Amino acid sequence: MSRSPRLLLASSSPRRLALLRQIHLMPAVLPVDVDESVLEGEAPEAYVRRLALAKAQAGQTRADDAEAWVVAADTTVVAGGQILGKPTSFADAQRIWALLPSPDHCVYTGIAVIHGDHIEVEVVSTRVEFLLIPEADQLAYWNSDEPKDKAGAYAVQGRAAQYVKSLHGSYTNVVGLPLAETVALLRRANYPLWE
Ligand SMILES: Cc1cn([C@H]2C[C@H](O)[C@@H](COP(=O)(O)OP(=O)(O)OP(=O)(O)O)O2)c(=O)[nH]c1=O
Repeated sequence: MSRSPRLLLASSSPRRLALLRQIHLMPAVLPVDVDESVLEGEAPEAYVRRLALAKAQAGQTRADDAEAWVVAADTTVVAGGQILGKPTSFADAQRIWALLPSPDHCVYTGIAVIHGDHIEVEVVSTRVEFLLIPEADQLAYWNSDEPKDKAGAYAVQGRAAQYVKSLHGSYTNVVGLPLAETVALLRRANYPLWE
């Protein structure tokens, strides 16, 4: 299938690319690197919005095509009042897993679409009821590598599906790119979706 016209995904996440490909959008991919530190007192919505925009802007700056539609996103997990990023070690993952079923947590994704000076940004949240990962499973799950590069130290699309009791909202949001909202932003930015 040929590449979608002038669509650029500013991300190194294979999940985001796979989600766009699922709906037959075939972006060029440009990994970007932005500082993901949380600002003092920053709310989760503000945090993912800021990072999604920063990633899209970094993508636009580095793009060969100044007329490209640039898509970027940032996903974070919030539990027990804390913004939980990616785990830095097994012990850190265990700390995060203990917070996930309290009795639920929220996954937030900021999405940004930029085309020229047209900017669209939105935040989507999904509530997830998550079980305590049995202690006997924890090391094996860590060693599967699935939790290591994921916000909240789990991937709903992989082995962790067995710990997800219910999910309220967008499933693709939890995986890293809420598709209905992303397409809505592309539409608002006049992206030629069916070309
Ligand atoms: C909660 C959860 C997160 N994730 C992933 C989505 C994101 O890729 C990652 C959160 O990290 P992000 O910083 O949002 O994204 P990234 O570093 O993977 O990629 P980039 O910044 O280059 O776009 O966690 C899952 O794949 N499944 C899940 O169930």
